[in-house]
Amino acid sequence: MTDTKRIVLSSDHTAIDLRQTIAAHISSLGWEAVDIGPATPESTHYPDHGQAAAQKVASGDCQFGIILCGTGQGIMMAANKVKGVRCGVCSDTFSAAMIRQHNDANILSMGARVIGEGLALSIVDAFLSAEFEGGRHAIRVDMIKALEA
Ligand SMILES: O=C(CO)[C@H](O)[C@H](O)COP(=O)(O)O
Repeated sequence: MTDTKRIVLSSDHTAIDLRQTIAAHISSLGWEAVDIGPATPESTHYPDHGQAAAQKVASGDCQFGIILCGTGQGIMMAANKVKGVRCGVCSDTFSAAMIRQHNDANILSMGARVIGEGLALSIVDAFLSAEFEGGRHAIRVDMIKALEA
């Protein structure tokens, strides 16, 4: 058995290189990167990849997910349809920290046609470094969970 925490990564065709760069980055930080592809850049459909990553998180197989499409928006919408997933799109480090601190987000979405590699890695760092603050925010996250019931 290993105590290594796992992060699932998925994308559509717009973000193959960035996804692989992020996978290498999080591995260097000590996380196990569970990269579920796709491996090649043929045109594909982001709902499939959002759902696949979301199910890995919702099942508890992975603690967090990082998903990408052109804008990050479509794949986020698909992931958020899976019960137990709270996913936000981020193009800045402040929002990336806040979706952990206030929203207890478990999936980070980004747009490969929106931000560059350096900013994307900084956003990943901000997301993974932040912790859920609980308190009044837990009341609100519980209200989101109640919407799923
Ligand atoms: O950003 C996206 C969804 O939100 C997709 O990556 C984008 O729509 C794909 O476009 P295309 O098929 O023209 O490459």
